[in-house]
Amino acid sequence: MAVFTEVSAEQAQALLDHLQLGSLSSLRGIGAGIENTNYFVDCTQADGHLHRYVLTLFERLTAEQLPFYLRLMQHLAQRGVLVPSPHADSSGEILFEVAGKPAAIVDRLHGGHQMAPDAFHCQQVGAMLARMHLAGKDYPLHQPNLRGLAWWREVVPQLLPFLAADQAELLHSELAYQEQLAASARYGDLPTGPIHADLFRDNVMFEPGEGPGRERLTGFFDFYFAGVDTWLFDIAVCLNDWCIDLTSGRLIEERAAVFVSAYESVRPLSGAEHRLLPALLRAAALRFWVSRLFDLHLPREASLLKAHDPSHFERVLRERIAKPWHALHDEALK
Ligand SMILES: Nc1ncnc2c1ncn2[C@@H]1O[C@H](COP(=O)(O)OP(=O)(O)OP(=O)(O)O)[C@@H](O)[C@H]1O
Ligand SMILES: N[C@@H](CCO)C(=O)O
Repeated sequence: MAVFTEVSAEQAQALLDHLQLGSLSSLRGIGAGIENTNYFVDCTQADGHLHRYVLTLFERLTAEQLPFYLRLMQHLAQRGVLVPSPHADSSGEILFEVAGKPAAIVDRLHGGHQMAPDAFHCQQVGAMLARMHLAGKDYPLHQPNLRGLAWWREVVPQLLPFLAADQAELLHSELAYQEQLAASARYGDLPTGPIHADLFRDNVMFEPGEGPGRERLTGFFDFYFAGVDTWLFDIAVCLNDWCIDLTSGRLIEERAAVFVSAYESVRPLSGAEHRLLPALLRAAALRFWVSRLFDLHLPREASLLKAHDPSHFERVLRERIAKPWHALHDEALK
């Protein structure tokens, strides 16, 4: 179970008192998650209603790094994007200390993950992603995507010795391709802003809606890989997780088209974005192939991570290279 740091009822109540969130009625450690300690916290407030929160103790990120993520969630929630908002004390502080760890309390989203999404799920995620990008435009804090090109450049040479010759060749050549892409004028034209950068199916919640098969999106969470990067990279990360055949890594084009057109119903893609989508789908596959290889072969000291299977993203990358996918027909790209 992923409770790395025990929190007592007294410690939880002390934070609730400080935030005037009411009296603790239940505190339960959350088993899922491999980065942080999370607890479900239910409280009864003066109005007699039960309110549900998530208390997170940050095991890896420091108090210096956390404001970028927590203020981003607050900024987006204030603009109507469905993300859990961190609770502030009377002086506006949102980062606290519990059991010696940096900690925050955020709203608990309703519902659960949808690990077998259909077009309707993708449509909702696509539209909310575009709203999130637009809402982040005036976010004042800045941090680069810490799992972007600079990081791949640093770790790829360390990974090569662990790989078979054909894998090493692919990793090496794809990094060279992405270096060239990042230096191109067209890439420089891509719009950028704060992105989630890890919006996989297990970082989104849905709750049952009206009628069968009509689950409603309740929010995005786990912003702890967020950073400033191209909006197109965020779209590509999503397409590579929400719109694929999980066995082969093949893109399910109909579902991907629904995702992109829902996104475009809120923010139409520029010409440069349309043209570079296939290249960014490769970048997004490379990103998770590299991070999974890194977690498998070079685990950090005192790391809490359990490595996911890297070969999945190797397959996805090979697929995206072999079958570039555009959301538009070739004619429209000319
Ligand atoms: N705001 C929230 N609302 C509802 N449930 C949440 C919320 N935050 C976390 N959870 C639940 O806690 C579980 C673990 O959270 P999360 O995935 O953020 O763990 P983590 O260890 O921080 O990160 P990782 O995904 O890298 O393992 C989630 O799967 C989800 O069920
Ligand atoms: N989404 C990542 C895990 C880190 O959040 C992966 O599947 O490799």
